[in-house]
Amino acid sequence: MDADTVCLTFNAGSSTLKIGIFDAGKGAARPIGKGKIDFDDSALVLRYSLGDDSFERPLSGNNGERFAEVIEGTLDHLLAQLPPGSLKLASHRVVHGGLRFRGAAALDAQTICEIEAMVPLAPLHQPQALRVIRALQDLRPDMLQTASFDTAFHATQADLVRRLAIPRSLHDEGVRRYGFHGLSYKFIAGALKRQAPEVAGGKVVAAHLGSGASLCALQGGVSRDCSMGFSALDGIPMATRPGWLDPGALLYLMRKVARDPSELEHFLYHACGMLGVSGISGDARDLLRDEWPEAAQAIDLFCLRIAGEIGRMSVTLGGLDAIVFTAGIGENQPEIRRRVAAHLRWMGLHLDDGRNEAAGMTVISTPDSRIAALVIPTDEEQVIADEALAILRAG
Ligand SMILES: Nc1ncnc2c1ncn2[C@@H]1O[C@H](COP(=O)(O)OP(=O)(O)O)[C@@H](O)[C@H]1O
Ligand SMILES: CC(=O)OP(=O)(O)O
Ligand SMILES: [Mg+2]
Repeated sequence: MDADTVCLTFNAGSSTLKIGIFDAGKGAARPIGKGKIDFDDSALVLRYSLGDDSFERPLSGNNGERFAEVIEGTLDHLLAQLPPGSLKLASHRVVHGGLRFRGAAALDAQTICEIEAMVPLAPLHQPQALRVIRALQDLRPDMLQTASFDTAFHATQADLVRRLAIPRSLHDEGVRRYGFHGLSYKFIAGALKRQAPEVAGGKVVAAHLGSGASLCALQGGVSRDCSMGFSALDGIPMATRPGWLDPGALLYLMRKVARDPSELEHFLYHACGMLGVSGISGDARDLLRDEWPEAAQAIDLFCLRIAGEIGRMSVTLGGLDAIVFTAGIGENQPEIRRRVAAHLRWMGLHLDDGRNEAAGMTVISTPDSRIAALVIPTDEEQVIADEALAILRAG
């Protein structure tokens, strides 16, 4: 490993911390390794690869009050494999940038404070990122840290699309649709330009289907709409989140089910979605394997609602040229792609079954399909590293 400028990226989810290791010396940020800590594991382990080598290192600490120890151990392990003095930059995925951040930002006391103020807008995601930022700040006070925001890519949406039908004063104070998974959609917009230029300039719906899931309407690579609006609970059903709910159902839940707002919050983030509908699992892999009708129904609901959102987004775009599937489910589950596409046959979307089933295909629609369907693996880490490097070099 001969990199003299290394950038680490941190993508803090509710139960995992994904780490990217990039050579940021010359030209574009180049991935040289990646790692992951899974907080659902009974004993914490840092699993990472660097170049051709793979490592598994036990970690002390926990996902609670001893979180700083986890970061300290992680940094110690990584630094042991990197050239001395090469770590120059740590960059973070921060889910909510609110009205304040329309692009990536260097982190200092002021920006961290502003990110902290948005915790109520993304209670599941924002605190995790902040904990990593703070722990690194304590360990490496002089190192540049940057934040890349999920919401920033959606700043191009029209005012009308961003409005909820509530009094204007609330919109003005920030109760509006923001959109999420923007780092993933920024990557997809760039990948489309490289891999499918004939599609990239058109009207495209990208479907980021992971454990959190959303769709984004893109026109010429620019965000025009997103299925997630004010919060990461909105839009389509997810592994454990419901997607849009009738606000009347929320009122009912507040009165009859939850004892207080934090219990309702926990219920909405962790007990709904495909887990809630199936009563079995939130993981689409488990549900596709399972024979219970509840499992099949959860998948059917997921697919129907994805197709419904694609219909809504076609209205925002005034047409539809292509659909892009991405993230864990979108990239790896042909059965889900098949079922979503089946709902859209009437619009002129026809999958090539062979291409859909085969691994590694980009175009999975038939040549005469009016709407093209593509699979493009996303890479949020690359976008975080690229944005961080731009800040470092602007210095
Ligand atoms: N190799 C795979 N094969 C099939 N399904 C997968 C695979 N990897 C991930 N998935 C699906 O993707 C989901 C997680 O997506 P991912 O994008 O990794 O999630 P996260 O939102 O945690 O970043 C899992 O619940 C699983 O259903
Ligand atoms: C915004 C969001 O839902 O993110 P994730 O998919 O990482 O949970
Ligand atoms: Mg994700």
